[in-house]
Formats: sequence, C-alpha cells, structure tokens
Amino acid sequence: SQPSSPKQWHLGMFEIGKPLGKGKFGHVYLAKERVTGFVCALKVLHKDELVSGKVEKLVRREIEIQSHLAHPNILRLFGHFHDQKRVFLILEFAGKGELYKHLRREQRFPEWKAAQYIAQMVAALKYLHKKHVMHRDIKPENILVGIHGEIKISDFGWSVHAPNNRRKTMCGTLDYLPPEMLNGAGHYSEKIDLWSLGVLTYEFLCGEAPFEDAQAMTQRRIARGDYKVPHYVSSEAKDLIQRLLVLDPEKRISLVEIEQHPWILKHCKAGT
Ligand SMILES: COc1ccc(C(=O)Nc2ccccc2)cc1NC(=O)CCSCc1cnc2[nH]ccc2c1
Repeated sequence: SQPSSPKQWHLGMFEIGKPLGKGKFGHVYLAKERVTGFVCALKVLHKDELVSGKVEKLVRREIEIQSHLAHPNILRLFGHFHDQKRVFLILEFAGKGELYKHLRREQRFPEWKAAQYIAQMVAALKYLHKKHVMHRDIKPENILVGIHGEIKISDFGWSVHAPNNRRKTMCGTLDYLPPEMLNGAGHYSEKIDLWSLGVLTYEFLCGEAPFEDAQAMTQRRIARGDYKVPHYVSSEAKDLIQRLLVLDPEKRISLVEIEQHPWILKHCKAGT
C-alpha cells in the first residue's frame, strides 16, 4: 500500500525510527506513518544548508520532477513538507539497503545477477529518458535494493532536465564520468547515462571501475577510453561493455538494443 496523499503532511504524522544514513545534505530515518502504518524513509534537509549550498532551487525542481515518477526500479519520492528550519522528503524505503554494500561484500556479482540488474537499470532509464530526465549520477552508491532483490536507482540530487554546471563532479568520484563531460563541453544528452551504465556493468562483473586510478590518471584513461576487461568476463558481457564505453556518445548502443543484446537475453527471462 502507499501512503494516501493528503495535501498537508507534517512531522507529527510519523513515528521516527532508526537512522538509515547521512546523505549529502541531511540525515535519513526509517519512519512509519501513524495512521496507515506505512513504512518509509524520511530525509531531513536543513534549510540553511540548502541556502548556503545554493541548492534550494534544485531541491524544488527535483521534488517537482520526482513526484511525477513512478517505476519499480526508481526510488519513489512520495511527498514532502517543511517546518521553520527543515525540509522533509518522504522517500520509499528499500528493504535490502545499499547495493554497493552487497557488491563490496560479494566482491563481484555472478553474470546472471549483473545481467538482471543491468536489465532493471535499462527499464528505469527508458522510463526516465521517455520523460526527458537524465539521471547523470549512476553508480553503485546511488542504487538501493528492494525487499524482493529488485534494484532502485535514487539520489537524484543532480538529475536535471537540461544540462547545468555541476560542482559535484569536482569533488565526487570521476570513475563514472563520461568523456564528453570531462572536456566540460557543457552540452550533453541522455547518452551520458549509457556510458555510466557501461562503467556500472564493468564494476558489477569486476568489482572495481574500469578507469579506477589516481584522479589525473582516471581522467586521461576515460578521455582515451583506455580500459581492459579481465579474462574471466564472458565474451557476451565484454561485447556489451565495449558497445557502451564508446567515446562518441552517438555511437553508444541504445537502451532498446541493450534489451536485445545476447548477454541480457541469455540471463533474463525474455519479456518479463
Ligand atoms: C528519490 O530519492 C531521493 C530524492 C531526492 C534526494 C535528495 O537528497 N535530493 C536533494 C537534496 C539536497 C539538494 C538537492 C537534492 C535523495 C533521494 N534519495 C536518497 O537520498 C537515497 C537514500 S535515502 C532513502 C533510503 C531508502 N531506503 C533505504 N534502505 C537503506 C537505506 C535507505 C535509504
């Protein structure tokens, strides 16, 4: 069930549970809506930090974008409310937590699991791109796992309709950055999510990112598309990675073609 959407949410409607983590701009708590017993995640953002971080417009835009998104592989934003000092985001709770913790614990995913996760990412990206939203920050840290083992992309802290200057890339990891964003071209398309999907596929199968290196080296290797696929990776999986990690955004395999790729078809029950 989902929380009924009363126009006015407020903090008193929720019983606050254990902390789930500390995000970029605030803490996240497990929460239960008192009337329906609906379990969710409540993200608390401090207004003064949003102002100093010059992201209050971004949050408003993001809430606008996300309150219209509903897909099994995209973490839901059910609603929001605020008080004097804080903004509260009512988020879906993913019962099996953060994907990168599973990846680190298992070192690498077996090919069938990696293929199923990538197929779910493709479904989510098809949905987002149809709505002209590009995620722009696809990496294991931004993916959660639902109670049935399905993955949910999240933390759209930076998803935008149109390109805009991103400070985060300068301090976040470069590993997932596509070449066209390295030279600060400023204009890019949804194809950036395809590059990141290639990096993600590689990291699921190899346990580390393809261009992982010292920062300056990573930039150079991305710009040159300089990576190696270990021998234990199947030739089908390697083929898909090579069709995603293409320097020219226009030459990257499309989401629809990925769905028809032999590696995906082999591991995913067709037409599920
Ligand atoms: C749709 O999702 C989001 C939408 C917006 C924002 C956000 O912060 N926007 C922002 C903030 C400030 C400036 C600009 C933009 C964040 C998320 N999502 C998360 O933060 C995921 C982890 S919190 C939830 C959650 C669930 N289920 C779990 N299971 C275990 C831990 C856990 C943790």
